[in-house]
Amino acid sequence: MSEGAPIAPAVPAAPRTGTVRRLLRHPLGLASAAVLAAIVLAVLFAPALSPADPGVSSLRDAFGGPSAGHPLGFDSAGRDILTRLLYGGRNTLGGAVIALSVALALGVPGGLLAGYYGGWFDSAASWIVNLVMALPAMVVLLASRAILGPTVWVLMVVLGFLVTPAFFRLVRGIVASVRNELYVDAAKVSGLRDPRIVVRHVLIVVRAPIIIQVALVSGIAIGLQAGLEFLGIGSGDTPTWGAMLNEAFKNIQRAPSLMLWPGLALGLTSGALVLLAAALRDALEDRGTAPASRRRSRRAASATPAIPAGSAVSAVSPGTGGTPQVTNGTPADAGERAGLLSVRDLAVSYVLPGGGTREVVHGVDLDVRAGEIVGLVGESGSGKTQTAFSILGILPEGGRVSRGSVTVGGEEIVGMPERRHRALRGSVVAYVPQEPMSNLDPAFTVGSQLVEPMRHKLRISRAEAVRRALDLLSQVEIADPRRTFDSYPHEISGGMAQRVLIAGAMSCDPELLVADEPTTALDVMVQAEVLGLLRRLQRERGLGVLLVTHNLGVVADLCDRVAVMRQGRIVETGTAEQVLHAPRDPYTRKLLGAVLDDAPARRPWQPSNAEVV
Ligand SMILES: Nc1ncnc2c1ncn2[C@@H]1O[C@H](COP(=O)(O)OP(=O)(O)OP(=O)(O)O)[C@@H](O)[C@H]1O
Repeated sequence: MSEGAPIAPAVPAAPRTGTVRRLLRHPLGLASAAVLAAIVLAVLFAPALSPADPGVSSLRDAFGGPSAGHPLGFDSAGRDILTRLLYGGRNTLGGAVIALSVALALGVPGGLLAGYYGGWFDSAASWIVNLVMALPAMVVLLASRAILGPTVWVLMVVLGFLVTPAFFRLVRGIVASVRNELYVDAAKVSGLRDPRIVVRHVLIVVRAPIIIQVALVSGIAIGLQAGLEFLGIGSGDTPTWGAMLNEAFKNIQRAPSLMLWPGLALGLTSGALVLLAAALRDALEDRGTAPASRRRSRRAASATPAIPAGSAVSAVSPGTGGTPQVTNGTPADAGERAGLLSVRDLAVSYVLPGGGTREVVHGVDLDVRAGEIVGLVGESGSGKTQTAFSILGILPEGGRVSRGSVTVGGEEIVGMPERRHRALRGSVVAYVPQEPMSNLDPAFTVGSQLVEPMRHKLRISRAEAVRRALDLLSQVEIADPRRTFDSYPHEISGGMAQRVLIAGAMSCDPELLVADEPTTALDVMVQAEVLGLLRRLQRERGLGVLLVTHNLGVVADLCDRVAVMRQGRIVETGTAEQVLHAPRDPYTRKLLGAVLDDAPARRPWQPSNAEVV
């Protein structure tokens, strides 16, 4: 990557149900999977498909051309080429499977243990892995052949040892970064045992990269094995594609076409594996939600009854389990949908590890119009972030919009293909996250992290993107834009980092901003400055803002309307003034009651009698 990673919330990419379907919808994925399937089936059914016995040779037929019974002709020893190709494929692919099994069996558990526990095991295992990596593979294989004999299977086991670092390092790196995630800590604190945490929280993160690595390493193993056989290091009597190449090379002057078939088989298999790995990566990263048609039918079955405009009656949203939603005559309540953001009957569900699902957001209705700031408030765990993530299409692994409709700029995004949704993010809807520092990549300067998405999204030159980035930095009231542009994230303060993220969010002129607790990580003074900045930008640009917060002071200060969430449901919506001054729902009243502003101040500390000397 020549530029920094784009400023965007880190979203884990991981496998989801439907990966195979997505893979097969990918043209490269379908083509490579079809080629590999054809090759595997052909070599598996070699005895049925082969016109001759692999060991039979007839010197009379040496270098014989294709004929009806022998479509690929004969090699220098008068053996049928198609037969040797099919049986050779068995041995070549079988060898790769052996090497891969050894590498997976050693590399994955080793990487998991080293990454998760660290300590002496990590040091020792990493040392051994580094040693293995430093060994020249060909020399080791030659030495192994001399010591262990020429059997190709044994050499494949040795090859498995040699490619183990590919899996060990991959898994160890990912697990080491996941081990410090808050949810792993939470699982530990909740008393889960390590094996359960590893299986439930850690393995899930590494399985996608492992699948991709398997495809890549298979290609490498096949190539190395063919190289050995080509050099005549394998067991000469066993037909393999490498051995066929070796034999063809010896006769290249007389029959150059002999190189064609094993070369083609090797090229096709290795190419298909590499393309399959690329398609797998795309399929696993494609985080599209369930098809719209399915959701539409569910939605139709549970259509929200419209609530008359201006009414302040209680309505029961479908799927809410009967919790009344107190409304104060706002568009969302009236059933008419806002043009910028409109959420109807949104439900978010997570797949449980043991099967089944858990719904965490139940039938949320929400609207944000252009130029309006809507606060989404509620206690921790009430579903604010899940609602925001659904709008952005970045629900974490296992989560999906299980019901409802979300329109952004009039476009339905539920069920929208990920590619299309990605195009909306940044240019129509932008996101300001809670943790400014952890959303900036420490390896790149602020400037490069601002420039990259603009060049990509707006298709402008680097010079133009730099000019816009500097302009944006001054718009977010950074005193010395050039210096900040050239700084690395660790060189700027948290408040500046949040301004940079706001600049990043503004960079492609979005219409809607989703800000998830944008000031929580900042100190009080900086909070006020950042809120003032958001207000100014919103006014100047006519932005619609969905502000996720649990701070009612921020709501009072900034928001036009408020939606109060509790346990995955909106319990009250209305103008900020109505909700804050005349709350109708008991939960909103409780929430307001919990604000300490009106509580009597604690009396000054007095020494107790015992302490008075
Ligand atoms: N990855 C996940 N898997 C399963 N459940 C989840 C996941 N993430 C969140 N939840 C559940 O969804 C519910 C809503 O969480 P959400 O993060 O939206 O709350 P929140 O209102 O934003 O809270 P906070 O203010 O603390 O961020 C919670 O009960 C939480 O346990």
